[in-house]
Amino acid sequence: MQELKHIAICGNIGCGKTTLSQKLARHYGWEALLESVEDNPYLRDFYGDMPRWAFHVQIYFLTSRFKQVAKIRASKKVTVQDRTIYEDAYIFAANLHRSGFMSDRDYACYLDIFHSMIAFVQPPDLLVYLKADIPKLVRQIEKRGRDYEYAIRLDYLKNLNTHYETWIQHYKPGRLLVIDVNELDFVERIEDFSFIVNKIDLELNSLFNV
Ligand SMILES: Nc1ncnc2c1ncn2[C@@H]1O[C@H](COP(=O)(O)OP(=O)(O)OP(=O)(O)O)[C@@H](O)[C@H]1O
Repeated sequence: MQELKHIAICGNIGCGKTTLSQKLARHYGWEALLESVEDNPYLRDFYGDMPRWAFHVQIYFLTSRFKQVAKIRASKKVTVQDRTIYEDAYIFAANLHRSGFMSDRDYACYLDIFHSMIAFVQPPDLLVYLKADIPKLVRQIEKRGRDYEYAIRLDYLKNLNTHYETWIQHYKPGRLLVIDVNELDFVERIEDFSFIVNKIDLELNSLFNV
């Protein structure tokens, strides 16, 4: 039987990946590998002017996520990762290009780098997709109150959700668990967190020695 090493939580901005990753890490005794927004040198500028900073921010995210994957594989602990390298390329970069915020030549260059990297990337043992509709995402983005995220437009979130739906439908690299979080509050309601844990347990028990 396969040994569990890498769980990844994916989903649109504000769906709750970071919080869930932390809670799962605490519950299972896993290591949580989170996305650090404070250290990101481009994010604030990117939200202020997407066409100007799209390529820079994507290169930054791609590199940092590639380093994360290497770290996960080298670690002896089970790691829960907050967002995957696939989302950078298939959701964010693809959406910026489609929306006209990233030029054809920048996107071609980005994809070239991504495809060179992806040959060295192993997929997570289990990918958990937190599916959320726009009103839920907006509420959670407002609740956490990062000033630069006020610039996020509804159509940006909607387009990202459309990319997520397509990507998830065709996701093949590994095991996938989809959880609709629209009606869940896994921070305030212990039964909602247990509901998620039960679903993950079912996947893990059938797949791994845990
Ligand atoms: N490849 C990317 N391109 C553009 N923006 C990105 C990319 N990856 C992450 N981001 C942005 O970086 C920030 C990351 O914040 P955070 O780690 O809190 O995750 P989140 O996606 O916002 O949400 P949550 O943890 O609530 O699910 C968000 O504003 C997110 O949109």
